[in-house]
Amino acid sequence: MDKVLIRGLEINTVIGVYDWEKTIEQRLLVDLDMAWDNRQAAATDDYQYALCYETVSNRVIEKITEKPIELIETVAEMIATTLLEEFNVSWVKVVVNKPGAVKQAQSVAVEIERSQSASQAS
Ligand SMILES: Nc1nc2c(c(=O)[nH]1)N=C([C@H](O)[C@@H](O)CO)CN2
Repeated sequence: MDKVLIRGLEINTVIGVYDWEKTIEQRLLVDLDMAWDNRQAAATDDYQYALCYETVSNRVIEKITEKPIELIETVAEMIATTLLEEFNVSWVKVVVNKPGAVKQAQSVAVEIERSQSASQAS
């Protein structure tokens, strides 16, 4: 399966469950694996057939910084939904790292995979 990947997308936003977290911005690092058939873009060397990683990155940042969020699980789900609905990717893996969350850990993260057929499932 072809994919377009984004690694370490930095999002500074209001994120967290505790009161003190609701008054500051914290850094999230997001990794995205998006299923995309790259053959037509490669064969034609034409941008219109590519899944633009820059457009995706900008939209994800815009979406996640719109309002405060408590859980990184919510961030992951919002990103997956955006990619499935707005960019029509058939499958996506989203990893959301919150590197500052646990002092003793390099990072903590959640990982989800979603696809078009499963996007409406509970
Ligand atoms: N599974 C999760 N556990 C926790 C989260 C979270 O988003 N998902 N968040 C917090 C706090 O906001 C924490 O990051 C403060 O350091 C705790 N556990």
